[in-house]
Amino acid sequence: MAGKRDLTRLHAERMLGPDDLASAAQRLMPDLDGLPEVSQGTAKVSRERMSRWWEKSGAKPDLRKILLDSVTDDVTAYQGNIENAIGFLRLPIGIAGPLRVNGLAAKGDFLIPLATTEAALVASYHRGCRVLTSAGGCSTLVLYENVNRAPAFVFKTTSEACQFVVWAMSMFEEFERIAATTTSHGKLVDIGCTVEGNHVYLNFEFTTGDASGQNMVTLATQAICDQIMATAPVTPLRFYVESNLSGDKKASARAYHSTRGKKVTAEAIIPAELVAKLLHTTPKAMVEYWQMSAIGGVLSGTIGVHGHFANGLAALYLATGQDAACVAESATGVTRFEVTEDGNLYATVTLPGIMIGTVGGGTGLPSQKACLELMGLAGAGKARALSEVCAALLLAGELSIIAALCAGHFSRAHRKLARTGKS
Ligand SMILES: CC(C)(COP(=O)([O-])OP(=O)([O-])OC[C@H]1O[C@@H](n2cnc3c(N)ncnc32)[C@H](O)[C@@H]1OP(=O)([O-])[O-])[C@@H](O)C(=O)NCCC(=O)NCCSC(=O)C[C@@](C)(O)CC(=O)[O-]
Ligand SMILES: NC(=O)C1=CN([C@@H]2O[C@H](COP(=O)(O)OP(=O)(O)OC[C@H]3O[C@@H](n4cnc5c(N)ncnc54)[C@H](OP(=O)(O)O)[C@@H]3O)[C@@H](O)[C@H]2O)C=CC1
Repeated sequence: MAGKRDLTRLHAERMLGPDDLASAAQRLMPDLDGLPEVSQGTAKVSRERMSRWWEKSGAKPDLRKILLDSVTDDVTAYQGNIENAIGFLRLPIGIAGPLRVNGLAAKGDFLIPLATTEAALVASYHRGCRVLTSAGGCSTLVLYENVNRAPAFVFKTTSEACQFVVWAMSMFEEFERIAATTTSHGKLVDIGCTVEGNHVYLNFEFTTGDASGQNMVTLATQAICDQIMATAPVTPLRFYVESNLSGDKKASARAYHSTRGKKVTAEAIIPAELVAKLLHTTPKAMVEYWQMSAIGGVLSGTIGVHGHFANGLAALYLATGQDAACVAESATGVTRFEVTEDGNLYATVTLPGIMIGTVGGGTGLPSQKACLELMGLAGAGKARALSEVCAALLLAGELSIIAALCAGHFSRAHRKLARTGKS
């Protein structure tokens, strides 16, 4: 019987052909002579610079037309969001809703733009929105918010590390003051620490106003660290402004059991008649599927238990100018379905930390801002409402996908919507 290594070799041979194996490494090297030099090396975005790249590139004019010329935006609006800019990617936006949200911050019926290339996704969220709205809406609540940065400091000994911690923990007001010199909307609200041998990880927690805040907390933490290096009674040998302990853009147990961004929950009670009419199933069947899928999630080791938070998050993040990489940390949490005493469906989602904002980052770019405006959630004072609408949307998605799976409609929907009109 072939061992694992033999199989890997066989697989490689099948991919490349045995004769190609010897030259594989060479063939994988790109032909650098043919590539245009990226001499821009700049964050400046102008049509002239972008054109210059295309002229030098020798790429087909058709490509330039698609990626640059057909976009009529004022390209300087993108400065501060991209380097070595050469063009724009277009994604289709679908609309889900109206979704009725009876939240603490979000109140009303919301139209939700979703950017995706996955067929059936918008249809599914739209159906879930229809169910929730027909049921009178869903309740939502931001339970907690903070964004952390976790710098790390290296000492000669654990004893020095501990002396440093005692000092650092007494410096909160000073650190708060320094942070405030870098941002008027961000505020340091807590410090934590973890000692591992002669290493100290500090955890600075901030509120970030209506910005999702990753950049804000980095700049504030850098200023605090600079001050620490200049004034600490035990000077660290070295430090790093982020130690990988914050959980930034990583799925982690930490993201699940603490909050980075906004902890938000949504719940609704759906009458059994609506479940039958719009979801073609029953509360009991949905709870049975949910129970089985919860164990499936546990068996596969997912962080949390849910169906497809990443789908709604990614599509909403792309449409509204959030950092799409934050789906990695934001898509954890719990979905729970129960049958109520009177036979209806109780459904809830809780997300421990979604990174989301209505100012800063990509939220002010032309099409992203337009999507936020479509929701009535652009700009200052709207971040909590957007988080609540996001949780409500994810609840809608859970209702729809779980209904499709337990009614046996899941594959049919994807066959119908993904293959129609394709050769
Ligand atoms: C596709 C549906 C919605 C059909 O659902 P349906 O109930 O058969 O459709 P219907 O014709 O009875 O209509 C009911 C309502 O659904 C909506 N609806 C219905 N069709 C459309 C459409 N074409 N476009 C827009 N909205 C649609 C619409 O609101 C409509 O009400 P109406 O407005 O007509 O009164 C349903 O079967 C469904 O939701 N399926 C689940 C699909 C899904 O959630 N896919 C997620 C992506 S899968 C993935 O990413 C991987 C994952 C997550 O599966 C991995 C994993 O779980 O491990
Ligand atoms: N640097 C990093 O470590 C990382 C950066 N990122 C990127 O960072 C960006 C997100 O960071 P973020 O800090 O949100 O964005 P920004 O860096 O754009 O900061 C937000 C800006 O908005 C201003 N502002 C105006 N009104 C408000 C308000 N009502 N509430 C909050 N701020 C307000 C802030 O002013 P002021 O601060 O003066 O109060 C600040 O200048 C994304 O582009 C993301 O991709 C992502 C991961 C890591």
